[in-house]
Amino acid sequence: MNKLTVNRKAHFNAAHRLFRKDWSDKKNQEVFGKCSNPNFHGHNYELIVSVTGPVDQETGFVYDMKRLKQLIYDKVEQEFDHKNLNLEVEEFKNLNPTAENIAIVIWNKLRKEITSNLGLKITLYETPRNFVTYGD
Ligand SMILES: Nc1nc2c(c(=O)[nH]1)N=C([C@H](O)[C@H](O)COP(=O)(O)OP(=O)(O)OP(=O)(O)O)CN2
Ligand SMILES: [Zn+2]
Repeated sequence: MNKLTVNRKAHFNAAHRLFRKDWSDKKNQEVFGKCSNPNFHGHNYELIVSVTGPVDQETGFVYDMKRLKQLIYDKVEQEFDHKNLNLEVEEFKNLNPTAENIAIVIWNKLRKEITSNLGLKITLYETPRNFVTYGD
C-alpha cells in the first residue's frame, strides 16, 4: 500500500552555547566561534515532525494530528521552550546542543511514543536558512 506523510509544525525559543567541556576556551572559540559565547545566545527554532505510514481505511488517518500536536507539546515544547539548553535540559548537560544533536534528541523522545510501523522524521530550523533533517 502507498504511504503518506503527515506533518506538524511547532516552534520553541531556546538559548544555547556550542562548546565542549574537555576543550580549552581557545579551541572552543576556534571551532565554534561566536556560537561559543560563554554568555550564551538564542534561536527561534522551527520544528517539523513528519510521520509516514499507510492511511487507515476506517479513520482516514496516518496519525491523529491532534495527538501529534499534544505529543510535541508534552515532549518538546514543555521541555525546551524558553530554556537554556546547556543548563536546564538534562540531555544537553553533557551533549553539545548543535542543531544536529537537538534533532536527534527530539527524534529519540518521539520515537518512543510512535509505533515502529510508522516512519518518523525531524526537520529542525535553527535559523530561517540553517536546518537539519533526521529520521527513518
Ligand atoms: N553543523 C552545524 N553548524 C553550526 C551550528 C549547528 O548547530 N550545526 N550552529 C551554529 C550556531 O549555533 C548558529 O546556528 C549560527 O547562527 P548564525 O551565525 O546566526 O547563522 P547565520 O549567520 O547563518 O544566520 P542566518 O540567519 O541563517 O543567515 C553555527 N554552525
Ligand atoms: Zn546557536
